[in-house]
Amino acid sequence: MKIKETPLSGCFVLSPNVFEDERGYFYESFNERVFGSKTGLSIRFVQDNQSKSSRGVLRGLHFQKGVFAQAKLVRVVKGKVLDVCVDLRKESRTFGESFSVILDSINHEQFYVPRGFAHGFLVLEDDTIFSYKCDNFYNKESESGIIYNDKELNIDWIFPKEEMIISEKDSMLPTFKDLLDEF
Ligand SMILES: Cc1cn([C@H]2C[C@H](O)[C@@H](COP(=O)(O)OP(=O)(O)O[C@H]3O[C@@H](C)C(=O)[C@@H](O)[C@H]3O)O2)c(=O)[nH]c1=O
Repeated sequence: MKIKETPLSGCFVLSPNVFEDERGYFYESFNERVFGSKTGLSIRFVQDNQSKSSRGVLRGLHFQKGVFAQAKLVRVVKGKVLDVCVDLRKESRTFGESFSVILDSINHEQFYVPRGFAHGFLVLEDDTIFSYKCDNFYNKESESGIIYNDKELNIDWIFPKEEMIISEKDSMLPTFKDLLDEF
């Protein structure tokens, strides 16, 4: 597995070793020992999630508050996404900055998003299946998020607004500025 650092400290892009043969391919999608030795982190993932989405679906930007914060190891099983995270660590020199990466079922790349970040993704192909591991359980009461098109975050979502499908909940999320006291 190869690991690439990103401009946001603690966020990594991971490329697994993929073994291809006449049957198809094989790769280890998660190996605790390899993950630990490559990242230097000792993470205990406790929940796996999977979602399917149509082209144009945007999910995010989400995070859980306080002790319910989650680190996520995300990947695409089928299809393609633009995956985005935003640094919400107030003490970080990249506070408020975002990082984007294309994840798809051809490059098999995975993205590690630590606690203290908001996360979201735009689906670029129909029937995209997105899968991720979390190091903390879902807690409805601590769910929070930032509006995807926040002016200050200024994220380039690639698609025009008319082509995006966003849940009612996500289209009513507050701005980055509104939440400044919560980070
Ligand atoms: C996230 C989550 C949702 N749910 C339920 C709540 C709701 O009824 C239904 C759909 O939830 P949502 O609309 O929040 O699903 P979704 O918009 O896919 O939420 C996800 O978005 C991406 C960007 C993330 O980073 C994830 O952490 C998560 O927040 O599933 C769970 O039961 N467990 C979970 O862990």
